Amino acid sequence: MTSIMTGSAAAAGHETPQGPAAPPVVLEGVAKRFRQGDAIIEAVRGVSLTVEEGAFVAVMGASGSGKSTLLHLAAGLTRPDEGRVAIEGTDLAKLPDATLTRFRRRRIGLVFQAFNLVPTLTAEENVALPLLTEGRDDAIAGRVGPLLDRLGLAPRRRHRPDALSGGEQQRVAIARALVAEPALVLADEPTGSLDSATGQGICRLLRELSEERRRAIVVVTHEPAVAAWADRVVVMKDGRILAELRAGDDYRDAHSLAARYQGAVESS
Ligand SMILES: Nc1ncnc2c1ncn2[C@@H]1O[C@H](COP(=O)(O)OP(=O)(O)OP(=O)(O)O)[C@@H](O)[C@H]1O
Repeated sequence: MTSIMTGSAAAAGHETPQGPAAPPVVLEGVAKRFRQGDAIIEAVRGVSLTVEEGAFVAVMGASGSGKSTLLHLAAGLTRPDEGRVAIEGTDLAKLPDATLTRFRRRRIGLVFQAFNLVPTLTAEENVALPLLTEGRDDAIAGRVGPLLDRLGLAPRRRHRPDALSGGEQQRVAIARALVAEPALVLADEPTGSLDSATGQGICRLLRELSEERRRAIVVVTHEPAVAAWADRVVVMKDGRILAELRAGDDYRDAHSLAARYQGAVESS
């Protein structure tokens, strides 16, 4: 866990030939409402959040506080009623639906609690799928094998999901999320279906990937033991950001994070 204390949240100063790179995701005053019968639910209310390259951010909060909705807004799976979502400087509102879908496939990797692998395909076929969908067959040989190696899945590459453990299935899902080399990986309760030791292995892997590959990673979780791997923890309540906690200053491990999180929620 030492890397949490030393890990830098923001990769400031990354330059492209055009100048400083825009952050992987910027949310500005984003709001989302849902109708439930006669009631209007304000799931997310005026949230602003920037996640820099290489940052590992966790989103915590009680059930119904708006965490998944926030993640879906960042992924462009849901369009906001107010505010702006920009991925690497591209305003998602300016993209028509079909363009947004293609953009998402290229720039955003998604990981879910339920893995969502295709049951009839092998591990390597599942990982190759985003490249096939994009007509990037040329990239499959160079990317899928090395990624499976890196994630410790090489011996399992020809197995279908039902022959893999939960942790292996989630590693396949993470490989699939990374294969297009996205700017941003969004994970909704990625350890929710796993035992705690396997879940910690997945967290360690996400942490390493954020450091090695400079991906921005946002993880929604209920578990302090998962969030403690992050550089920053965003605490949500009733659709708003209640507090932001920083590794090293506000917490050093799952226990101190849980105490700080509880304190933030109780004092609100
Ligand atoms: N598609 C939808 N239609 C109607 N209401 C919705 C929809 N999606 C979310 N909501 C409502 O918006 C609020 C926020 O939901 P959201 O799923 O974002 O919360 P959450 O913090 O992720 O909860 P959990 O931890 O239980 O997954 C809840 O009141 C939920 O019932």
